[in-house]
Amino acid sequence: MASATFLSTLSLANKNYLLLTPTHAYAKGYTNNFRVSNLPSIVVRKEGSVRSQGFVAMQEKGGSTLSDDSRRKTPHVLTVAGSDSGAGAGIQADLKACAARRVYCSTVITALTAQNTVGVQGVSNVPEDFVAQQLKSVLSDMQVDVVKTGMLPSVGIVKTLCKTLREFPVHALVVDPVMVSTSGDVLAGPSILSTFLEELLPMADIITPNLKEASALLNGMQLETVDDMRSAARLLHNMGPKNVLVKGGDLPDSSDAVDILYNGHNFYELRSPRIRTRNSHGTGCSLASSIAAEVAKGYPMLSAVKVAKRFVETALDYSKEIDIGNGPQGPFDHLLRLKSHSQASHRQQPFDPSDLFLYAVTDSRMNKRWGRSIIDAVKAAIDGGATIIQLGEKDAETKDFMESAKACLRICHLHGVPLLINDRVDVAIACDADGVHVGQSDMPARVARTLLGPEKIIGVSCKTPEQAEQAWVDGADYIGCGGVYPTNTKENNITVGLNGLKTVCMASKLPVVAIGGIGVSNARAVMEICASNLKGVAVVSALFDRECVQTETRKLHEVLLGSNIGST
Ligand SMILES: Nc1ncnc2c1ncn2[C@@H]1O[C@H](COP(=O)(O)OP(=O)(O)O)[C@@H](O)[C@H]1O
Ligand SMILES: Cc1ncc(COP(=O)(O)O)c(N)n1
Ligand SMILES: [Mg+2]
Repeated sequence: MASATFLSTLSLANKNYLLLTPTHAYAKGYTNNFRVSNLPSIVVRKEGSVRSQGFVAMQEKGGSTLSDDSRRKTPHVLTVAGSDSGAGAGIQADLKACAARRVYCSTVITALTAQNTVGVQGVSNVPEDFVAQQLKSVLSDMQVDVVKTGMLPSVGIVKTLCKTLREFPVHALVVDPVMVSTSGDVLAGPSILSTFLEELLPMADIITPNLKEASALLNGMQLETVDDMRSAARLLHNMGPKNVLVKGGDLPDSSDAVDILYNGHNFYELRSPRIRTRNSHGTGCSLASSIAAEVAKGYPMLSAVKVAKRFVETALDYSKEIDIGNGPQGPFDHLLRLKSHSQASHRQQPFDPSDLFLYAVTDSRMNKRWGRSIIDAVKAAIDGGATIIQLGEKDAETKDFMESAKACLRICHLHGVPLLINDRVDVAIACDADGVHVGQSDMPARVARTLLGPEKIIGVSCKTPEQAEQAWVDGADYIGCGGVYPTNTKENNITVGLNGLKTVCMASKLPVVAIGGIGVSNARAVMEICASNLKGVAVVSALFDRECVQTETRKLHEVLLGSNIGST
């Protein structure tokens, strides 16, 4: 949109950097050829004054950059669109799509709509000068990479936008020429058409009309086939945008969802299976925001469109059973999270440290040796009084492990017993287990927490006060401390003994479960160290390397009940 103005050059570590303002740095073309680093602390003299903020250093790709990855600029999309009270389309869809695509999204609201799954009941435009004020607030300060537009309900608002964009150029402009909602309600009348055509379209890097919008922009041209879509894309491209994506979500009699992308040289026919769903309100907004998000990350347009289309398709497929509203078109779930909560038979309870009381850890080799399935082992442990289960199926094939984990989860939840997975965070996520237990050489607890979210249970094996402190800092819920006694389960495992256990308990801010060589004969001795945060014992062989798991569990349960564990 504007050519870059180099303010100065800088040499550091024998590399030359060009210094320019962020707006200029992101002006078209430059980010393709250069790697960009934010250098907020660099001081540049310009026209006698000292400027110390907001400069961007660029270095040719291939060379090393000044800053590491953690200092790369956060990709940022600004959406200029209308609010949908039903939150399926408009600003709300844009925010969710960008969040799902992991890009920051700011919002300039052009209109408020009273809208639900039935249709649009009311529209109130935001005054033009207040749209201008919002645009300036964001664009003057927040280093926007890509502007994406949706509902632009008046000529004045379109003109204001174009004027502000000339003042604050951004890397790319994605225009979704929203005119009529799928419910048939007018969101931007025909009066805006000429301003769209004359001012906005020529500034756009891509426009994304659906069939009705493409037809409206082309004077009512009939669009009924993929060939018609190609012709429309070519004609629209003549109006100035760099790329045109004609969306075929509403193409009659098509078993596929076909979109046509044209960049002035090549046509790309993008096809995906048509998802049979009522929940497709907001697909257009979400597609355009996702394209903007990918472009903001630095991807070329063709990849951005492909990824965005795949994202919409995945979200539609995932959201088929969502049941919100009584109208013909429902919203979908961008973050792919609603189903597991609304359809889960079991609602996760907050972690209760007293669940660590009798902690049964299964072992695939022992189960094999005794000829029992993992499911039978878990059932027997629960019947004997186990209060939490960890599946430690180290040698299992992933597919088998997942199947058994799901079956065990059903049994555990029937009895209100949490089920944790040893080490395999992927399996825990895939079968929606209650949490994971990780060792010092497994995935760090902090990473597991990021992947699992705030409500899942995370336990960490610790031998020292330092490890216990780290587990706390990393967001774990409990620690497992041991081996207290020598054990056959783990080779070359250093034992900490009762003294080591006590030291770790004293230091730990988290509840502790003791592990390693514990059974009916020595459980009492463990409990008698009398640390208030020692909540129970974790047991492998003493339960599972025995003929009758239920009997052994019951015996241990009695010993534990007779002790004062966790009662202080
Ligand atoms: N049922 C569906 N299954 C898969 N993809 C779809 C479906 N409906 C729409 N899409 C895709 O969603 C995007 C938005 O298309 P469309 O619904 O035509 O736009 P709009 O929401 O603006 O009317 C396009 O990529 C389209 O191919
Ligand atoms: C505020 C607002 N913006 C855009 C749309 C278009 O969305 P769709 O075409 O999916 O109905 C909408 N319904 N409401
Ligand atoms: Mg639609």
